[in-house]
Amino acid sequence: MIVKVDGLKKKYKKDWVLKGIDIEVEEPQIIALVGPNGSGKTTLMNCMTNLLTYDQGEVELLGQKNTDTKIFKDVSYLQDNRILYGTLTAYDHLKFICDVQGLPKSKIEEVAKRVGMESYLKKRVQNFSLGMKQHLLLAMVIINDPKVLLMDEPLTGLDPTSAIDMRNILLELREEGTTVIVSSHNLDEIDRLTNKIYFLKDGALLKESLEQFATKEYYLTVDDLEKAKGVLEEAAVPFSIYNQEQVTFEETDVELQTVIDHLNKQGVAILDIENERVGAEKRYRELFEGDASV
Ligand SMILES: Nc1ncnc2c1ncn2[C@@H]1O[C@H](COP(=O)(O)OP(=O)(O)OP(=O)(O)O)[C@@H](O)[C@H]1O
Repeated sequence: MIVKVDGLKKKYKKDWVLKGIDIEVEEPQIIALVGPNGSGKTTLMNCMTNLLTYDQGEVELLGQKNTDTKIFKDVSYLQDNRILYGTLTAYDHLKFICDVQGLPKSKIEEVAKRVGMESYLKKRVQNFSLGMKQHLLLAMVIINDPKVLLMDEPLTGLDPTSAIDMRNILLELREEGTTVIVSSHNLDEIDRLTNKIYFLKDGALLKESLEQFATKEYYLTVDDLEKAKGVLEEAAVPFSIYNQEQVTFEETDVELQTVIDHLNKQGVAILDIENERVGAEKRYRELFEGDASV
């Protein structure tokens, strides 16, 4: 098992902020952690990497308990940029990791090139923009070719080009067999990275995570929209109308063929059928609608 989180609970003083988290990852993949501010994403990653103690439960990474520091040769964690030292250069940060982990210095130039930060490798971090710091953080976590990579808000401060580069690097890492667990509020970017999403709400993973998310949504153009509405209402088919033009429904709610049969039987002609994957933003709105923090 690459990642196993079993019944993880964490409280600050009397407040439970993680209320029994279970995660199992068996195959290398990208998993997104999505939830409103304060839902517990950072706390979860800090507990998983054993930076924070927790009250109950167990975490195994690459088959070993997360208390075994040896695993961190193969497990990296991208945190926020407060871990950087302003008076040191990017090179110094990367050299430090090479020294601690016994990696050859040639890795520094290699990773700087991969991340696109060769031009400021020897500059002090205190003069870096937010995006430059983010590039350095990325370089620091991939220099050891990790098998598991946790990333807390890696897109912060990245311009569109850098965000695309970041995405491509993550997709390459997945191809190379790295499991990436990434938290982000950028749902468009999440959609481009993965359809495996854990939704976190008030310290608990929602059961809607993962399976139901990987569904398709159909959009049917018909010759008589009013008649189609009547037919589907009559047949108790769950559907809605998109843009006052199309009948739309999710494949988990009703099969396409069932809808076609109902409409055809009543003489409604179907002119076009489109489908698309249900996006993270739509699912997020459904799950968190009414929450003050959305
Ligand atoms: N050191 C701390 N002491 C007390 N409470 C804390 C501490 N750190 C976090 N919390 C609380 O734990 C809960 C989860 O916070 P956490 O930072 O994990 O959420 P998050 O999902 O990462 O939020 P965001 O999207 O804003 O980064 C929040 O209610 C927060 O106020």
